[in-house]
Amino acid sequence: MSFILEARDINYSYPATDAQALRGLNLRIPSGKKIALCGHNGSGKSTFFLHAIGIHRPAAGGMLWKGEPFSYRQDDLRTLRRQVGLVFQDPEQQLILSTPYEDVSYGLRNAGVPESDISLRTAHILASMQLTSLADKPIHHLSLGQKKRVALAGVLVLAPELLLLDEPTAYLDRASEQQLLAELDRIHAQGMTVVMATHDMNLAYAWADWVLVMDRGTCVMEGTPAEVFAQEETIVSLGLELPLLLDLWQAVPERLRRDAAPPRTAEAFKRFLLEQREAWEFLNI
Ligand SMILES: Nc1ncnc2c1ncn2[C@@H]1O[C@H](COP(=O)(O)OP(=O)(O)OP(=O)(O)O)[C@@H](O)[C@H]1O
Repeated sequence: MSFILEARDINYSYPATDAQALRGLNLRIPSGKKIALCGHNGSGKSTFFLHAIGIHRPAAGGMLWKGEPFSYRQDDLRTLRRQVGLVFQDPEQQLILSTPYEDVSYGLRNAGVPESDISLRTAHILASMQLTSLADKPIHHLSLGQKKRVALAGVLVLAPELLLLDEPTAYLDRASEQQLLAELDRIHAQGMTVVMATHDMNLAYAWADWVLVMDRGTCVMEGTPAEVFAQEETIVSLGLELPLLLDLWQAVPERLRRDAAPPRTAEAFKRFLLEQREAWEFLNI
């Protein structure tokens, strides 16, 4: 497995407080995967993201991009921020111009893209995010879900190799969440590594193919969703919940589960139950 980004032994405290936000953080982002970064409130996920784009600089330890230590020179940071895109949890922190079209094209202009390409690339990304009809609306008239899509479009238009999303599904309704996940799958299929910080263990279990868990400024678990969520006691002791599907799966008698892999989606679970009519009886449905 190769790693696109790594944090090695990082310590970091915010200037305003004495408390350490990151303490000896070792965290590796495997290339080409869909990664869920889990951890309770205050475990350091956003602080790690801010290190990943060089906004925060570690007090000790170092960040590596494809095995090379970060350089914090202005032009190297500009290059890094074209390769690593961060979508903030709150779109208000990200959107600075007054319409989606202006905001998305601003990033391209800033990155020195020729003016002739800007309108084409902006129109293309707005269309792929289903934002064309909103392109010239005032941003402050958009819903939160729409603003989140504009913020994502503004990052995607720069075609980063690594996409970091801080709680992208928070406050989205089910349809908007599904639309976002479909978009992320499409982007991932084109070769982008995608990391999503989330509190939603059901989503982490169903969506990710790699899971990282942070606790009090360190990374305490890494592995496939099956490996990580099999450690039920540790998950619960870290203040996280077991994915509902796994919880239900464990309620199915052992003799019915036999060697079957735990289902990742409700559909897969339903299929399994239909194949095992006895289980329906057990669940008394
Ligand atoms: N701007 C800041 N100033 C001072 N302390 C901060 C600041 N931002 C975060 N912290 C502290 O750093 C620690 C890590 O916070 P961080 O936001 O990185 O956690 P998180 O895992 O992203 O949390 P959440 O799930 O709530 O978004 C917390 O103790 C938090 O109080």
